[in-house]
Amino acid sequence: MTDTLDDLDVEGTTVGVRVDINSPIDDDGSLADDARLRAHVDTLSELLERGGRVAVLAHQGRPGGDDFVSLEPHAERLSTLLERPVDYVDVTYSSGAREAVRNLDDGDCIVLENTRFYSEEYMEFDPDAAAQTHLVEGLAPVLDAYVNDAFAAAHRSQPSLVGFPSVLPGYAGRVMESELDVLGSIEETPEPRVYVLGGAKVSDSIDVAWSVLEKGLADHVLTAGVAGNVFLTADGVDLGDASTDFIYEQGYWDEIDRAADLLDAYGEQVALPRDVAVERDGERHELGVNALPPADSEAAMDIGSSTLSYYERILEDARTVILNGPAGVFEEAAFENGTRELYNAASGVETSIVGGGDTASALRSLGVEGFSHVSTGGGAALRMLTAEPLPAVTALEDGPKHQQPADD
Ligand SMILES: Nc1ncnc2c1ncn2[C@@H]1O[C@H](COP(=O)(O)OP(=O)(O)OP(=O)(O)O)[C@@H](O)[C@H]1O
Ligand SMILES: O=C(O)[C@H](O)COP(=O)(O)O
Repeated sequence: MTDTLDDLDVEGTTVGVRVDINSPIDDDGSLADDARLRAHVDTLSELLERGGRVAVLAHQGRPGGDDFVSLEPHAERLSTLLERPVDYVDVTYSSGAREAVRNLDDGDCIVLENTRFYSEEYMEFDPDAAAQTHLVEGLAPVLDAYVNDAFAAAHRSQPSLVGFPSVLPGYAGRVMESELDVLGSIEETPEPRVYVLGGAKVSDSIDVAWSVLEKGLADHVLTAGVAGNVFLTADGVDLGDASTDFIYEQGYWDEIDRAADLLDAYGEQVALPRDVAVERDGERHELGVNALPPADSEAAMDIGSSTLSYYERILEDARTVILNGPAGVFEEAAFENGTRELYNAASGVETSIVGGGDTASALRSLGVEGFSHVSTGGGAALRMLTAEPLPAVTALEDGPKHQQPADD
């Protein structure tokens, strides 16, 4: 178990707080959604109210992407959310960054620049090597403690996630604590346990399916979204050119063989869509799998109503449901039905846990509520749902193994 903010004597302490405020960015560079910033308000407010001196560390986007931007808009928004000035510092570990951190008073907060503006932060290291990166050697000398609240990035072993806890006392923030509480005890949730795997990250979904079936964690796996299409193809269903080409284009051709192997091994526990929705004459049109393939241009964009009834029956007997990824192209009104109705059915299950950033935003836009837990994490939640350790959490648990680098 990791230490939490309850174990940290905060007053007068300079704390580096790693958060995950990686957010969608509008064309003009502003934040398109602040949900991930709001998630960290409790941790940051608590540290500031308890007299901490807070330096926020975070990444935004990936090098080369349109959303690979500075954290200035994030600092501005945090200032509004925390109802206090939050200064943005345009460097992360240089002498200027150290100076800004040294100048903090009790209750002050700054946001340091996007950690991924430095190439090391986009590489994976073991904690010992991460402790010797420029970021950690440059910034750790002016910090007294490290708080990791970035659950959504905890599946990465990047320096800001695994390096600091190797040289400083580390603590889980409130978001991290609550995510670990819920997702770290999947084995203890009541059975029957059903996993619903949709969305577009097919290899991840198949990894999860293999893992939870092998470990005996899942009574049933329900497939939907692009993952459902890949499983149908693996089962010998011809989805037509549009869906098949899409699977090719996304590089998921090998996944069809993996899905076929999974069906051979665990076919009775894996449920496949019984019908799909395509666009015909500008409208939603449902086709049973026996009526496939559709016309060449018609792609399977959602699960149909027979699939919904079939999956709802399985969910009626479930006591735990774990969901990741939408059931269809929920962004288009004609294809939101599968996601809305499937998630509505799932929200009535005794324990209902949702992971995935796109999934969380789908639920917000479709107005579906009532889950036991909606995770802030996509990849990190998926990894935890397979009961696999997260490198950033392991680094926190292991504690410091190296001396804190000296201040100059
Ligand atoms: N049948 C389908 N055909 C094409 N795209 C689909 C289909 N079903 C779902 N999608 C797409 O899948 C995308 C979401 O999948 P993704 O796996 O990224 O979700 P997520 O796990 O919740 O997100 P993340 O892991 O990024 O936080 C949506 O943009 C949706 O349009
Ligand atoms: O959005 C996420 O899933 C996290 O912020 C991690 O981002 P990454 O996939 O670019 O490492």
